[in-house]
Formats: sequence, structure tokens, C-alpha cells
Amino acid sequence: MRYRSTRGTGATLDFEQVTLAGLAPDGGLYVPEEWPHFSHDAIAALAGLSYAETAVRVMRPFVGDALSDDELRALCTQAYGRFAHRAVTPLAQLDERHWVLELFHGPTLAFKDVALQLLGLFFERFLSDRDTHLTVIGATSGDTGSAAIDALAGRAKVDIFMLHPQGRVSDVQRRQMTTVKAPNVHNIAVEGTFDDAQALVKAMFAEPAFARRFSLSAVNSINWARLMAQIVYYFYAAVRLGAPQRPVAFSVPTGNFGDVFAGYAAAKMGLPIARLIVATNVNDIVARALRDGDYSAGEVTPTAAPSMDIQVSSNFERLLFDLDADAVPGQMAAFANERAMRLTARQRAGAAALFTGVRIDADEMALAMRWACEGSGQVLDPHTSIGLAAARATELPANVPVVTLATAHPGKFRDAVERATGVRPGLPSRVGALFEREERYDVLPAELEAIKDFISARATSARSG
Ligand SMILES: Cc1ncc(COP(=O)(O)O)c(C=O)c1O
Ligand SMILES: N[C@@H](CCOP(=O)(O)O)C(=O)O
Repeated sequence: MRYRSTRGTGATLDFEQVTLAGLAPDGGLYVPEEWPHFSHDAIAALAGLSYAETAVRVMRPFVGDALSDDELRALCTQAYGRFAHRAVTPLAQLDERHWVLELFHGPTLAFKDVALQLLGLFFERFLSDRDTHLTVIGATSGDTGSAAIDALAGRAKVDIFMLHPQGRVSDVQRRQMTTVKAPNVHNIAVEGTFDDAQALVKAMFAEPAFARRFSLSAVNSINWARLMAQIVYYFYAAVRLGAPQRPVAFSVPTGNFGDVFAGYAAAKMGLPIARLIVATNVNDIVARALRDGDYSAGEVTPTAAPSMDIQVSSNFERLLFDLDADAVPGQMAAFANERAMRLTARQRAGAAALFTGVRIDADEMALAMRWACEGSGQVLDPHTSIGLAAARATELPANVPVVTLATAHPGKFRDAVERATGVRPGLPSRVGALFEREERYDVLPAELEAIKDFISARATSARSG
């Protein structure tokens, strides 16, 4: 399998190269040259397999010869061995139609662990026979940061610099990042929004000399390996609910469009997905784009679901490329200049065939959280509740089960959950004594030169190179 950039320039890469590269030098995102196809029988054969074995089968065509079957299996077994639930991503039923897929049983309590535990091992494996020290840069609205830091802390040959928007992540999220003491971990609180942090990360990749000097790599969902690992749980859940015989719908709390794009990839690979519900909070750029073709970024509004407080949704570019590739370079240039662009007719029609965008406000989120809590005793976090509210608002054929992706543990957002339900969720013991540990982070302005200077002064590759 080879990967090409959504901006259409530059060389194609293999899986190992694409994993280490992160973002393409032309500013695009890497996508596979073609989608592997799973037949009805190949999907049926996934029934009863463990999560790790399902992961091996689903990811195999994307990995190519970068890893042998045995190597891939060993890495998946190691990554998913750290999850607190034997099913890794178990399903819980809310009523006859609604299910939640619990993606928060990893070490840092959010769906990010599913991919990042594996990505940390891929980095280690691919760097083992290279004379390279990687500088991983990332932007987080709260969950990617802690998951990436957990996956990379203390690893040889990798430094991680993680940018979060100052004051806009929950106290648990911040402490999960800032109380990690490993010397290769560097936390930066940026005076701005997540979008500012993400733009700074992309700007560093766009400077070839800087990117080369520090061997930059990415842990955000701009890195293809992240999305590849997220495709697995769509197969795992759908097969448990009757696929390939029965189609399943998914409702996905959405910000950067990575998780729901992984669902789109699963559908392209042959999984019978009846609908992908793209659930946003009031930061609804993607819901608007799907509804009206208008992809225009407004100001970010802080909400009780801070991980989705995003207006520039990186992975939407991958969808636009898959639906009408020729239009993408012009659209992205327009967006860079005006923070606005329009979808083509082909993109709108192609997206409408599978996606429904739904914007959920604070009251609707709280209502859904209470419905789950009172009806089935399930305490959901604000992001998952947005997904559930959108799922309940979407009409589907009677025999189609709807799976809402439970993207975070409610304990990460205790105050918001308590406000809506009166229940204050606890934190699982695996996160440790977060509130007793000392925090360590630097506050920097959202300015490229300030961030580059900070990285230049601390990256190991600067000392050795
Ligand atoms: C808890 C939670 N839910 C949902 C999302 C949105 O996922 P995506 O950015 O892949 O659309 C995020 C952030 O990525 C998150 O941390
Ligand atoms: N919600 C995310 C934002 C970054 O998303 P990613 O999936 O692109 O890493 C976060 O928690 O940081």
C-alpha cells in the first residue's frame, strides 16, 4: 500500500514512511492510494475474534510489508493488553435501538488511547534501526495530549512537544499531561484556542528546513496511522451487532473529523454502515458544511465538551479529496486566505449519501445525558452525550441499530456531568493520584517564532544535530 498527499504533489510513501512523516510537505494529509475491500465472507470471519486479532486483520492491508504478521500481532497484543476491559472497546445497550461503544478503557480514559498506544509502539519499532531522533509536535484540546504523552513518555529517540489552549481543557485533562515527569515530555499552554495550536503545528511542518532539522512527526489524526487504528472498532462493533448481514449506524461526536473519517474508511472497505451521524456542539463548521456546503470557520465558543471546541476540522480535507480530489488544492487555498470555502456539487452529493450532520446545543446535550442516566443508569461524558442526542434526533430504518461512540470517560468532565445529572463520576484508579502531583508546563503566546524557539532550545535532535 502506498500513500499520497491530498494536495496532489510530492512522492508517494509506504506505511513506515507515512507513519514517521505525519503531515505531507505540501501541507496535505496522506491518504491510501486505494481502499482495500473486505468481502462479505471476510467480514463474517471477524466474528468471535479478540480485539487485537480483529485489529491485525483490518489493518493488515494498510501496513503492507512494513511489518510481518507476527510483528503486527505482537504490537497489537501489547497495545491492547494495557486496556482495563477484556473486550478493549465493549458495547453497552441503552434501549432496543441505541448502543454506546465504550472507547475509554485505555490508560488516559479517551478514545485516543486506542490508536496512540499502538502508534507509540510503531514509532519505537520503526526508529529502532534508524539513526533518527524524532521530534513529535502535537496540538490538543485535551485528550490527544494525555494519550500521546502516555504512549511516548520515556521512549528513547522521541521528544514530544504538546500544545494545549491555556484554560480551555478540563482540570483532569490538563493534569494528565502536565504531571508526567519524563524528560522527553514538554507541555506548552498556548495563549489561544485549539485552532491556534493546530495552525502552529501545521506551520512548523510547512517549514522544510525546520521540519528536516528536527525530524518532525505528528500524533494528531493528521497522521494516517492514527486513523487506520480507529477503523478497527467500527468493524469490531458492527460485527458484534450482526454485520455483515445487518447494517449498523454510528453517531460520532466530532471535532477534527478524524474519528468519523475512520468510519467512512470502514464503509469504503465494505462494512455495511447505514449512516454516519456527525454530531457537533455549537462549534458546528462540519455540520454546516454537510448541510449547506458552507465550510466557513467562525470564532470558537467554549462549551462543556471542550475537546470538540474546534472550527478548523483537519480531516474534512481527506473526505473532500476522496469525493472530488481535483477541487481540494483550490479549496484549501481559499480556506487559508478567507477561512471559508464551498463544497463542490460532487462533494455534497457524495457526503450526503452516507453522512448526516447534527448540531447539538448545551440543553440538548444535558437532556441526552439525563436520559441515559435515568433510563439505563449509564453515566456519559458531555462529548458522548452530544453523540447520543444526535443519534436520537436522526431518523433511520427500524431494523438499524445505532452505536454512539463513547469517546471519553465521564470522570474527565466531572463538573459538567454533575451539573447535568447530579451524579459526580469518580476517576478510575489507573490514572493515579493526579491531584497530588506537581504540574510542569510553560505558557507561550500563540506565535510561531516563540514556539519554534522553545522547541529549538529543548529538542534532543538540536543537541545531537
Ligand atoms: C472526547 C472527544 N470526543 C470527540 C472528539 C472529536 O473527535 P475528532 O476530532 O476525531 O472528530 C475528541 C477530540 O478529538 C475528543 O477528545
Ligand atoms: N479533541 C482532540 C483534538 C485533536 O484531535 P486529533 O484527533 O486530531 O488528535 C484532542 O483531544 O486533543
